[in-house]
Amino acid sequence: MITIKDKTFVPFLEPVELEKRIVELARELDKDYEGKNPLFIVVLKGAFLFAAELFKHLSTPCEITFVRLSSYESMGSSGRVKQIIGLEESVQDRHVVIVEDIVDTGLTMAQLTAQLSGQGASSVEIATLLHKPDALREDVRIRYLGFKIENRFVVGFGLDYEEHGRNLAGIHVLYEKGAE
Ligand SMILES: O=P(O)(O)OC[C@H]1O[C@H](OP(=O)(O)OP(=O)(O)O)[C@H](O)[C@@H]1O
Ligand SMILES: Nc1nc2[nH]cnc2c(=O)[nH]1
Repeated sequence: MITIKDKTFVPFLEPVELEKRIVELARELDKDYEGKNPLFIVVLKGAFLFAAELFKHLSTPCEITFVRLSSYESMGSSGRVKQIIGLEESVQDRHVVIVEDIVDTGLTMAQLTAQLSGQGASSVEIATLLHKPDALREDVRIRYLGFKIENRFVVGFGLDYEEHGRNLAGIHVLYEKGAE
């Protein structure tokens, strides 16, 4: 068990499990994007470690860029997506892959995919480490998925609880009595 601020978390996905699945995703992406010079858009802050691990194992020639979006406050969705750092590159006629740490309500991905398609991308796909199907409120299609998880709050491997816990090597889930 670990404590972050006023909350207790328990181990949920170990670093070796994460790495194994991320290597598989990199292989799938290599196969699908060969010769397409894809543009990967990493959604900060949460996706920084997933992206780093993914790109270490990806060999297809590609470009990598970053946006910073924020929708979650403490342990819940604010219902709004704030763009803190926008996209500098043109996506016109590009094959785009969004790299995200988690799809929860789907609000962030629904807005970003609509924006990129509207800007003339040839294709827009989502690669996310985690997804909570029971929390989804938007129509979001995920092409590359690490793990489907229950609708419980998680931290670690990039994900935070009030800006803490992003540096944990594995994913931890909020400890709720009776939920284990
Ligand atoms: O599917 P949704 O309900 O939109 O939630 C998913 C978003 O929430 C998290 O970002 P957050 O707003 O916490 O910002 P951060 O990545 O900087 O921590 C996560 O990184 C996703 O971008
Ligand atoms: N840290 C964290 N951020 C999120 N953003 C959307 N869902 C989550 C979650 O379960 N944990």
